[in-house]
Amino acid sequence: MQKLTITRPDDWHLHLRDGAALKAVLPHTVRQFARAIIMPNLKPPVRSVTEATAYRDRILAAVPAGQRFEPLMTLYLTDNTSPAEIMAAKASPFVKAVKYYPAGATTNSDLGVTDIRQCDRVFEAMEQADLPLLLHGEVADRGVDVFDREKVFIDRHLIPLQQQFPKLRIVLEHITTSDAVQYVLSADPIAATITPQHLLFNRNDLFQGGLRPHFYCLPVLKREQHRSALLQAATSGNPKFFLGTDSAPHPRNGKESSCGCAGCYSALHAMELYAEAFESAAALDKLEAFASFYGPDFYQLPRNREQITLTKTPWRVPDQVPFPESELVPLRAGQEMTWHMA
Ligand SMILES: NC(=O)N[C@@H](CC(=O)O)C(=O)O
Ligand SMILES: [Zn+2]
Ligand SMILES: [Zn+2]
Repeated sequence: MQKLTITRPDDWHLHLRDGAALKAVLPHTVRQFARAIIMPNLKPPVRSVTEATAYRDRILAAVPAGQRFEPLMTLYLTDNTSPAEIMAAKASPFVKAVKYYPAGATTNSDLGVTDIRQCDRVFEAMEQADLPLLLHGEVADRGVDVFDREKVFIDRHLIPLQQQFPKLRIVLEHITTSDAVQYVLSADPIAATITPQHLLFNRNDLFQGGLRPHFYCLPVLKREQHRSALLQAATSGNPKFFLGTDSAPHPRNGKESSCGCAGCYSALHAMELYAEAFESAAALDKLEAFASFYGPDFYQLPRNREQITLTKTPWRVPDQVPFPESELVPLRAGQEMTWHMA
């Protein structure tokens, strides 16, 4: 196949940051995607409907002239989130979900939840309101091996959560293991997003000839058997698995450091990366539903009507793209890609 025309996709997990960083990265997402679920882990985080509405306005103000993009907002769950805020979120036309970060698990998660069992009233309100819960599904427990943190989260927190709130709609974000695939397949109502890096790379890529900070994100890349389980899930045509890039911009000096930040930048070429992954599984025919149908279906939103076209045109990923006071190194910088989005 040389050319692929599909319904314009959406990104169901995206970090846009704020201010000058937002202005630098947003055009990349707008080029490819019609809508995105916007992560709330700003400094300080987006904790209320008022803050989410103001952040949405800043995003819309940064959309390049003449282009269209719809940010779908989320609230950052803390120990102090109230059921009243959940009701306000449900009443808002802009807020589509609530994001749970275990305190200390990832970038800007210090104000995340310290004990999930303290959130019962909020989860009850979300279940009633049918407002989805998005999970960074890792325990932050330093005693748990970093490669096991997703599986331990499922066993320790997710299974009890689903038993207690059986109607709460959940998205297990950026899944990285066959354990997560198995769990999502076995339970309801739960779906999962999958990033391009977890479909294309395994943990060997983190150490290929030296330490490769631009492959470092959380949850960290896993063994090949897990990558191949994710690719199988993404290309299976099961609507429980859909696109979420987790594109997470950090300046070069934040990544190339003695304590490098977690996050891969893929907004520049997300669809090209996914196309390559799907082609490797001989499943390009499954890309459209993964990228453009199952996400809106889960969020109970209409599917997009416009189309995009990808062609087989080799091109080289730039070594870096502009970013305030530094630069941004995209995933696979300097390497050749096979697919190109016009
Ligand atoms: N994925 C990452 O490695 N980083 C994300 C946070 C997150 O999604 O966990 C970020 O905000 O930088
Ligand atoms: Zn995360
Ligand atoms: Zn993320």
